[in-house]
Amino acid sequence: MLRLDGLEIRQGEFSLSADWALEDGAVCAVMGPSGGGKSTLLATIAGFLAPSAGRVVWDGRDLTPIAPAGRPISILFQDNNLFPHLTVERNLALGLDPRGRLDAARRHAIGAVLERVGLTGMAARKPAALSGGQQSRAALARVLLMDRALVLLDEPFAALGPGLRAEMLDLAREVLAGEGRTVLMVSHAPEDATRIASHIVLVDAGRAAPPQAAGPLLADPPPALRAYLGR
Ligand SMILES: Nc1ncnc2c1ncn2[C@@H]1O[C@H](COP(=O)(O)OP(=O)(O)OP(=O)(O)O)[C@@H](O)[C@H]1O
Repeated sequence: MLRLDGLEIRQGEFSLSADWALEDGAVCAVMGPSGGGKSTLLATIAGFLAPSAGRVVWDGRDLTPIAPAGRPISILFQDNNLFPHLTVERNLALGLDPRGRLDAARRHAIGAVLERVGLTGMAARKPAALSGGQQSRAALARVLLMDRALVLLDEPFAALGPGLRAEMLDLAREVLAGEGRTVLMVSHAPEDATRIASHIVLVDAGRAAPPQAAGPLLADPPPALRAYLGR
């Protein structure tokens, strides 16, 4: 279980607090106005930013002193983070090993996740030879391969058109949450959250509010969320 224990984050004039837990297997949308601190919250959970107070705890273990690579977390950002000069297979191998070494077992594992995301037979291609949607699938395959319990998505599919984005969100939910991973997703598109989220964290006015069940919250949103949803 993810627990943010008295977390306080400062960046210059900006500050954000969070004190809550998120149940395992939740798909939690992080919503709120621009500049509210959604990306800052994810960066702190991931370990790229140190909090000024409090702790990030996973299954009772304090992650706060642990570097990003040592945390049970994988991250998918908008730009996909695929290396253009490497094949899909090599890009995925970097999710398994810092030097991207390949052996028969790794090739097999990579082939299996490529099949799960619908990229069978594309291991030898470089990212430029894939469509935007296929690049997103490859990046998602790497997250799957890393097999970390907590997945942070920061506008992962923002560059895709609405139809493709919806398809990718459904795939992400199926392959990530379907296996009991906990997912936290920042999106600027409320329809993304309404599509896949079980929970919502509202980040506004210096506070990341505790996760609430998405259905009831979206049916009767408080004023800050109502403004964000454009209702
Ligand atoms: N390095 C920094 N130094 C000082 N302030 C910063 C720094 N980085 C971000 N901020 C401020 O922190 C606040 C939160 O930014 P953040 O990017 O987390 O918001 P966000 O909710 O993700 O916004 P958006 O929806 O526009 O992406 C903003 O007011 C921003 O100006």
